[in-house]
Amino acid sequence: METLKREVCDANLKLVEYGLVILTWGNVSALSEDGKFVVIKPSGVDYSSMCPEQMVVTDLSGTVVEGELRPSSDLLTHLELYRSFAGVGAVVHTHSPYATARAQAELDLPCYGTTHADSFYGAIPCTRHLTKQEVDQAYEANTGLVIAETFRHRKLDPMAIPGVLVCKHGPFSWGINCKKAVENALILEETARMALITTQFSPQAEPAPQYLLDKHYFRKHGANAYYGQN
Ligand SMILES: O=C(CO)[C@@H](O)[C@H](O)COP(=O)(O)O
Repeated sequence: METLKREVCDANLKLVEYGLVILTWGNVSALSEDGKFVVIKPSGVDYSSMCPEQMVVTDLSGTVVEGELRPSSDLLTHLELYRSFAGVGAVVHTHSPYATARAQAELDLPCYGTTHADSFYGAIPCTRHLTKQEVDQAYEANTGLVIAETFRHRKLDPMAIPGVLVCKHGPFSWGINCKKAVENALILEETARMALITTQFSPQAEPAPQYLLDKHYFRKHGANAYYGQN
């Protein structure tokens, strides 16, 4: 578990390095190899003093089993994502400006080009509003349930589209491990920024055609991937 704490701590610090968070915003968690525990950033702790020993370990019900500090306020959202999306090994939440602004505008993030297609097999969905009752009752858990409902309702594969825009809140991303989850958070922010510039150049810009989406996504993912040196 010590190795995972170091990995999660380093991933949280990467959010700052990549300019995806300021102050104490955002959080990263990872699932233990046996799938029984989650290691997550402590709530409200300054990144400048963050260290692996501060990471909090909980079971899948959210009970703290290791650590002195309170876990991230988004813990229950992370837990719902692990429960709902098989294969997810790490979850990232940020308030990165372009993705958050798109979530606040209640807009999906269409795949306008190959930069997006390389990592996400289609548009990044924006969830519906949470109802007042969902916010008042179990806000963080319901945020996770609304994300899962969005993917189920729209028949999306969360491992092919490893990100979401939570309406009026911000982006959540995930992946098989911390490195991939943070990478997906960074790509989500960058493609959100590019999308805004694209539609400023051309308000009528269309999403990339399916054949281009297929070409770029599957050259990096799946059995016949041939990108890079892998
Ligand atoms: O979106 C939120 C709170 O709604 C979080 O990203 C906070 O901004 C960080 O919370 P902690 O992880 O420090 O509890």
